[in-house]
Amino acid sequence: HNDCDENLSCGKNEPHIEFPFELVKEMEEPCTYPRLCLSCTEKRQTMLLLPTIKLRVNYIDYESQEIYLTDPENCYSNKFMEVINFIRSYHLEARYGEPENNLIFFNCTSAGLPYLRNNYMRQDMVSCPIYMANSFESVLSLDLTSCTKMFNITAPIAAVHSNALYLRWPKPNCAECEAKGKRCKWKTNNDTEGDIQCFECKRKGIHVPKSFIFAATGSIFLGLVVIAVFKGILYFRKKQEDQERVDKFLEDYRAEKPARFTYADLKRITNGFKENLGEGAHGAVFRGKLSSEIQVAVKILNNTDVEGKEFINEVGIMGKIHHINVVRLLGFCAEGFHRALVYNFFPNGSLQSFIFPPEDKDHFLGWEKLQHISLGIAKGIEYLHQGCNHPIIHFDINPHNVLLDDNFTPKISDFGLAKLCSKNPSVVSMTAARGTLGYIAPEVFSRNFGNVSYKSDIYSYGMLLLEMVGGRKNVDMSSPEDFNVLYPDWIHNLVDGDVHIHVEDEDDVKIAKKLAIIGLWCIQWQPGNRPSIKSVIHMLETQDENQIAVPPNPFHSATSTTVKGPTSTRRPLHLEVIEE
Ligand SMILES: Nc1ncnc2c1ncn2[C@@H]1O[C@H](COP(=O)(O)OP(=O)(O)OP(=O)(O)O)[C@@H](O)[C@H]1O
Repeated sequence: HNDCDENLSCGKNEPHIEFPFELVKEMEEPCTYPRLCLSCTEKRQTMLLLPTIKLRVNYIDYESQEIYLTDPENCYSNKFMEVINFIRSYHLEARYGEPENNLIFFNCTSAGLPYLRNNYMRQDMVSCPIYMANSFESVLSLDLTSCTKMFNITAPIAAVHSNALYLRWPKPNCAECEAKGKRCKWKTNNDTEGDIQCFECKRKGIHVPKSFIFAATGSIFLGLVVIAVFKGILYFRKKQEDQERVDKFLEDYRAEKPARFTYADLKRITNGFKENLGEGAHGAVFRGKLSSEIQVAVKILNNTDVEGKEFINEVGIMGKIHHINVVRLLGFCAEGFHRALVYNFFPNGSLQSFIFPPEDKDHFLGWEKLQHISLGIAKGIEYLHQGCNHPIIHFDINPHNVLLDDNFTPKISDFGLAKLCSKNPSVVSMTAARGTLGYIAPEVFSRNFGNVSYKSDIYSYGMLLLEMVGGRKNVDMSSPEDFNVLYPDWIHNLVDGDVHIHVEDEDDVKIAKKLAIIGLWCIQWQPGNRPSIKSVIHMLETQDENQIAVPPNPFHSATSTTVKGPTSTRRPLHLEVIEE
């Protein structure tokens, strides 16, 4: 042990030892005043060491400064003189008795221990032949008549009839020392004044120099500062890089060039591809945000069989295409096998979700708006066909590929995708089926009907117009083996004045008729009979519906109300390679 041991004791359930007591080895130097020495027995019992006797210490209460002692031999009277000396010299106080008590000692050796008969308290004093009594106790009542009186003494304690001795010690003055966070111990030399020595605990015996503690704390602090600075630099550098990227993007945006994004950028922009806008034949589309103002749609392409370099070239060309009615390509990603296109986001989605019959007043857009949309799409097609450095045939004009901005201005999308994506029929099957059944010009799936040209897009556009006028799907897909091309005859009735659709306003009837007539011209079987996109725009913009000649029935059967489509025997369809 050492003086600083906070849990010092002889064993479990034994009293805790601290100042003013100290633990010593029994055989060491004698313990003299003012030291209060305790030792441990082999059985781990705590003993108080007096010059010639030992008393068992059962309990120490440091609060009330009391120690409870018992005599291991159950015979205090034998050692009473030493106990009295101890109490006197250490200025102790006994719990029982007056400061001065008259005690009488009796020798009961020859009496054959008569007191055992009466007093149960003395039963444990069998081995104790000397009996002490308080002077006020009656010799008769104690049944000491057969004992011989030995002598009287005055003692600071009353006679002890049981084996218990409670003593209180005066508080030694350690307050000043404890206030300094130090400990007290009894002095072993007389170098300084007083009995008590104040000392500092050296815990666990390991001496840690203060300089070392300062150095260690300093290093930890310095380390933390370095880490914080490093993290700060990284954070600001990343912020700066992000800012530079946004600046670069905005520069490209203003210069109308598509920006190049990494896959990680796309992940960040789309917040981990959280909001899926839909799934097309070429891949999934996700909503994203480039800055607080610029919202984007990111199309992750699958089945791209285009090399990275080629992809970038193509996208570069697509990025130069700017027209109010064509979706603008803001950026792209070509990293490893990842290919993606980034467009402006249009909250209204595709035209497909706005096609409703006129009688559905809650959803129908209105004839004015339909005319505005038709004209916009036509202008977009005109730009693709004639306005760019590289004329573009879209091949897949349909309501899914027309997006609507906040003002319902149409934007043609998905141009160039046919070139960037695999033409594997199974991959484009949905588009192919929709296009084949509804929108794809006859010459695109069979050269027997003529050469593929810009007029193929006119056909698709015509079908789109008729679908808008009718407000329903242009093909009844329920019996694909024997599908009916429903519109043309129905539309012919409209053109002939037999208005089946619900049109209230006279002006609206005019718009409906005009759109229907233009639609019918556009879906003429022979590409040569279809108008150019320029004349479509001219008709839409300037001409009255009555000035436009009524087209012949495109399916050249004036009698039949339903015409068997030419593709029913040609499925599954496979798009032929078209020379670009
Ligand atoms: N720029 C965009 N802004 C808002 N929504 C978009 C945008 N681009 C696509 N979408 C939505 O994402 C969905 C999927 O579009 P995508 O163009 O991939 O497929 P599609 O045109 O429906 O089919 P396909 O690829 O066969 O032509 C569509 O429903 C469309 O409404």
